[in-house]
Amino acid sequence: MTDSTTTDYIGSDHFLPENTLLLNAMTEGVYGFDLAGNAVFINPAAEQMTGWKSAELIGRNIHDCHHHSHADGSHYPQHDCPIYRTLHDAIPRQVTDDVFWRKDGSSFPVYYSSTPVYDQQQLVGVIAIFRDVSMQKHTEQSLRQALAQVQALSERLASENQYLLTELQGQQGASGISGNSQPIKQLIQQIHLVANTDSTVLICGENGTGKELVARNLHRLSHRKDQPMVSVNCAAFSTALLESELFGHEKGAFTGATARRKGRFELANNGTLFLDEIAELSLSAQSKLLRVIQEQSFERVGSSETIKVNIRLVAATHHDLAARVEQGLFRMDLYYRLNVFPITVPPLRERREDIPQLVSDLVTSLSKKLGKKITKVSAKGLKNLQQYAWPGNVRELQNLIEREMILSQSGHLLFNTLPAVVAPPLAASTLTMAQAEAAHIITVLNASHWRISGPFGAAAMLDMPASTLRSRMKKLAITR
Ligand SMILES: Nc1ncnc2c1ncn2[C@@H]1O[C@H](COP(=O)(O)OP(=O)(O)OP(=O)(O)O)[C@@H](O)[C@H]1O
Repeated sequence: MTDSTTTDYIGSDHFLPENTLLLNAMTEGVYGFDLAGNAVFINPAAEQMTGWKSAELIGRNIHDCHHHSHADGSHYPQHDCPIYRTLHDAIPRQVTDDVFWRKDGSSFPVYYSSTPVYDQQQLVGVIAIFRDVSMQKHTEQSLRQALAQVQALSERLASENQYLLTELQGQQGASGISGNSQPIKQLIQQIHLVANTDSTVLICGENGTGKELVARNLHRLSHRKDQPMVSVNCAAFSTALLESELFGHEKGAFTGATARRKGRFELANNGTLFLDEIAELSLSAQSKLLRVIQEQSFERVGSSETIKVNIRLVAATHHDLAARVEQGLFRMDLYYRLNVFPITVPPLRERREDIPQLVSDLVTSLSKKLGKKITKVSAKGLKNLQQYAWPGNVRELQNLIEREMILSQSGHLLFNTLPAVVAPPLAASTLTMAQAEAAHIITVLNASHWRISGPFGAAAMLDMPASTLRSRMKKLAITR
């Protein structure tokens, strides 16, 4: 290093002579330029940072030495150089994203300023003060990487947390399968038979019969019980969204994909994936699902990287899937892959003898939720419940009990206001889908005295928003 006390860094008849000691003591590099752009002063810190000795540069145009190209290697013409621009317009400048080049050909990132120097109000040159910011840049880079890791981690935790919460809520809600009828005994036997295998299970049954409850029990009784059970309602997403929901996506895979996201197949790894409303899958999603089932691998949307997973698949539908295969709406090969072990959950009207126990169990769990004590259910009320057709199955029963409990002042449940309709089971096989849907909606509308919204309305009974029910009624031309 140059000895600042012995070296004369100043061209004899230039500016700055009085401040040499101060400038030499600075830890920032300092260059002085005359109006022609030639170096007139270089302090020891600058020498140390660039490797250029003062004696080699004084009197020379040093843009070509320390500033000859940009960091990306592109040419850096002198007229673009902020220091030289200051020489011409006397405007001070600060630069935070540039590099200086060392004598050995290497470069380092700098922050620098170029400031005009006046002698008796006459512009005589420019002083450039620069700092090697390699350390700061390195720290910034590490911080950026750490931040990206934290973001990825927090994103992962957020999505995993969401599934864990769903899982927890599901476990709290799954108080077991109530009932002692022959169909329920058979159902429980089937669950026990297949739960601890990795076989795919297809659960069929009308809405509200307890298909999801069966799926939760399959998971709970399996060796995967300590891993997540991840549920997807295939009817809740558009085709494009469903694929990214199932398989995940890379950042930028489509508009709005601002970050990489894991799909539910990945989140369910080593656990159970429950695909509810499987009949609603588009044909394209069906093909992809078939491949995952066959190979237990898939790619995220927008990625070519193959991800291997180990999942147990449970699917459910309230449709007749075989009929949908015949109609060309569902792939036959996928149907057979899913239908390895079919379980049919019986409708409530086919097991009316379970109603007393269901009422008792549902009252017990709802008492906790509503903070209400029920001491008696009238025998007449129970009989009414057993005579009703239950188009909405156990869910409808649950909703009815909840309403009755909210209304009850005495702690007794009378079920006198039960819909008078004692509908015969719908012969669904002779109806089209639209007819069956219309018939079901009309049954529930009758039961709710054609009230649509509110706690006693048909929408609540059908477990759907009132606006959705109104638009379905319009579509199906249902009027009173
Ligand atoms: N046998 C049963 N014992 C106790 N509760 C039941 C039984 N069957 C269903 N339930 C309850 O009824 C409600 C509806 O059940 P679930 O959501 O499993 O039906 P689902 O067939 O999956 O309905 P959907 O086809 O509309 O998705 C849930 O709260 C569930 O806990």
